[in-house]
Order: sequence, then structure tokens, then C-alpha cells
Amino acid sequence: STQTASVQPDEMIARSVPDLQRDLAPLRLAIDQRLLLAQAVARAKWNVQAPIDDLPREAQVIQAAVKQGAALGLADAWVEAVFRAQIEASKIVQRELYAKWRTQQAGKFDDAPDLAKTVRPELDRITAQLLHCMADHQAVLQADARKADVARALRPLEATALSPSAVEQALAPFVALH
Ligand SMILES: C=C(O[C@@H]1C=C(C(=O)O)C=C[C@H]1O)C(=O)O
Repeated sequence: STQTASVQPDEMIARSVPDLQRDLAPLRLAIDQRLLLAQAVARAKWNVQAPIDDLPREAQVIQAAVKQGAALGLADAWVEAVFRAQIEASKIVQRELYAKWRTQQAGKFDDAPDLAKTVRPELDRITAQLLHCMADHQAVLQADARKADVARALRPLEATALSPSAVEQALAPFVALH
């Protein structure tokens, strides 16, 4: 799709910090939920000793997000950067859990959900939510002058208790200057 440049209404960019906090809460929750779901992904894989990385699935996630994002007027490159970061963040959580479980010589989990039937459809729902949040608040999310406020509005995440480095990875595309 084409880059939607700075045709953004000033009043949206000029949002007060409390308004921004409220506006971006759904985005914060979507990012958080996606990261928290990485625990379920890791448990499902651990039970069958599957590798964490699934590159064909990643390509599918990105392709679907770019397509849905384009329909909402979002630039391909922005969508791709955001979802690459979410995927990397998810894999950080998964790798950290795998490392811990190896050390503990953990056995199979009784409560692992089905990756294909349960967890990935949930991830796909979060993808749609994330894209709608990005579209709803595109102006402020892309305003370099609001980066610090956006960064604050996207914290704290529950997933910080799980992995601070995964959280930093997930937020990076929203915090970095354009
Ligand atoms: C979350 C998963 O693990 C990894 C991360 C992915 C993602 O964040 O969408 C996709 C594929 C895997 O490389 C998964 O396998 O579904």
C-alpha cells in the first residue's frame, strides 16, 4: 500500500497525556496479551519438543497483517516492522521459558493448549485488534514529537514480569523515531 504521510489532524496529534493513555490502552492490552500468550505457545511446543521458530507461520502472520493493514490504510513497512517486533518478542519469551524448563528438566504440561486449534486463532484475533488500534491512532503513533508520551502510554505491561527484554522488543517500533 502507499505511505499515508502527514495528512493527520492536529487535534489527534495534540491529544493530552491522559487522553493518550486512554486512547492507547487497547493497543497496550493487545501487545501485552500477545506476549502473555507466548507462554501457552511455549507449553504447547514443549510438550512435543517442537522448535520455537516456525518461519512459514511467521511469513503467514506478516502477510496477513500487511494485507489487513493495507485495507485499513496502514503502510506495509510500518505493519511489517510492528509484527516482526511482536514475533521476535514472542520468541524471546518462549526461549527464556525453554531455557528455564531445560534447567528444571521439566516434564510435559497437563494444561498445554492446542497450538493450531486454540492459540494461533487467538493470536490472529489479537493481530486484527492491534491493526485496528494502529489505524485508529495512526496520527499520534507516527508523530515523532509524541514518541515519549506514546512510550509512557504503552506501559506498564503485565508481560514485564515475564520478560523485560521481550517487552522492550515489542514496544521498540512504537518508540523509535521515524
Ligand atoms: C508464536 C509462535 O512462535 C513463533 C512466533 C510467531 C508469532 O509470534 O506469530 C510465529 C511463529 C513462531 O516462529 C507460533 O509458533 O505460533
